[in-house]
Amino acid sequence: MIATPTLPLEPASPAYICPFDQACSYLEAAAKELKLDQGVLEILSHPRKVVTVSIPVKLDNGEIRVFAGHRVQHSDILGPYKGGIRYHPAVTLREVSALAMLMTWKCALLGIPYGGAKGGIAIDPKQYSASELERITRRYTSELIKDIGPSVDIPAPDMGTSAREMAWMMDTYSVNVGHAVPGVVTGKPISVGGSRGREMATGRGAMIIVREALADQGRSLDGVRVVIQGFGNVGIAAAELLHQAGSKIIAVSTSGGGIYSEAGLDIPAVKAYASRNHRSVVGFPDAIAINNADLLTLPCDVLIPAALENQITEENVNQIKAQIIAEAANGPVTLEANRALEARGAIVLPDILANAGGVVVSYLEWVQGLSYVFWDEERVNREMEHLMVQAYHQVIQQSKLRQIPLRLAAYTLGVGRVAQALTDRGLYP
Ligand SMILES: NC(=O)C1=CN([C@@H]2O[C@H](COP(=O)(O)OP(=O)(O)OC[C@H]3O[C@@H](n4cnc5c(N)ncnc54)[C@H](OP(=O)(O)O)[C@@H]3O)[C@@H](O)[C@H]2O)C=CC1
Ligand SMILES: O=C(O)CCC(=O)C(=O)O
Repeated sequence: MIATPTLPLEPASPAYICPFDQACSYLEAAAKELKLDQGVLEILSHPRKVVTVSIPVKLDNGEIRVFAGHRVQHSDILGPYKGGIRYHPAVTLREVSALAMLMTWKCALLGIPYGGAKGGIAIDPKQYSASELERITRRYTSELIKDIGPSVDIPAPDMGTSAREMAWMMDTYSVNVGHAVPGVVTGKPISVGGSRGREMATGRGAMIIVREALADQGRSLDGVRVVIQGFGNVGIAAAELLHQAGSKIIAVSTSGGGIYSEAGLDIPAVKAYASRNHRSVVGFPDAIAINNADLLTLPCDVLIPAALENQITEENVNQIKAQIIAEAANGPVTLEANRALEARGAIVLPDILANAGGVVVSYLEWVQGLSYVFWDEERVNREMEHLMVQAYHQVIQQSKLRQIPLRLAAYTLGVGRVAQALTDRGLYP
């Protein structure tokens, strides 16, 4: 057993499924499988640095409001800390700490030279104007100025943020240090050194992993019935690419509810509708309204949760009918639900593999920026696909070799590489 990490975690009710506890359980299982030294496990279970800042902001109406912002740097053993920034009302230090740890294993699994980090602000971005969000983002960046940098810690978009926030972060950092530093963030607009293909990258990566899993069953994307929870950056890209590949997307959702069509949704039309409708799919014509709980249990071949953690739990796992669950979101399946799905032979494509396309193209963006040479989208997609397919096959091979499920296989690869590097570097003094 690992000692409880010394984090200043918020109190939580007993019913709360703590993402950090879940992440530590997966780490522990991988450490057991790898017969890792207890001291190495202790080091890996503690984030290296935890920063919490107050973000005071004057709103457009003159009122002052103070938000809590976090950045958790889990590990820099393989390279600079890397991971997204989330703006969501449910952001907590527990959540950010879990997501930071996942980033460490994800980067190691994909073979990219980064450690893991995550940041977040507890805020509902839909409630604030663009200028308020800009002030919040700039203040958050200023508070973190000593903790981030192109060879230290490189933020990127996550839920509730996009290229726009990355441009504000890049500008604030650059003004503070006195010269332009595009490499301080990835997922930037192309105009300031962003990479072609980054916006679609996470959804594209998920599509690639689903395609490979189907190919292993002698099937293709053409004609498979897919349900996607979450229709934001990741969900839209996955839906568009799967739709183009001939899959039938029978249901998608946003936070207010979902839409369902047995004949398959016209995804370009749904995307156009959502962009006119405050990003919500609710009310889309030519489809049946469905709530988010029922959407998850629809009969389908592939279920892609692309929103929040803890969506498939002990409560609903027995109603899940999909045989393939691709975790485009981070942590959408709880530990207990994962166990139940694996026990009945469902294929759970774990988050640290299925949603790694985003950080892979972030890495390609960083490499392009450092070398001052920018690639066309075809090259970016090709390089990303190579790393994704390679990681998929490594996970399958590890699973067969050790006779373990895919998630544990992915974890043993990611954790094992970090543990090896830690040992080779010499344990932290
Ligand atoms: N962006 C990236 O590159 C990466 C993202 N991820 C993960 O993918 C997931 C989604 O991120 P991203 O697409 O960027 O986020 P976005 O903010 O772009 O989109 C999130 C989507 O999820 C919906 N949503 C929120 N809450 C719920 C809910 N309770 N039920 C159903 N839908 C809901 C939102 O609806 P609404 O607009 O109505 O709130 C929105 O459609 C997250 O887990 C993130 O960590 C992983 C790797 C990289
Ligand atoms: O692109 C990145 O650096 C990080 C993406 C991210 O936050 C994630 O993979 O969860």
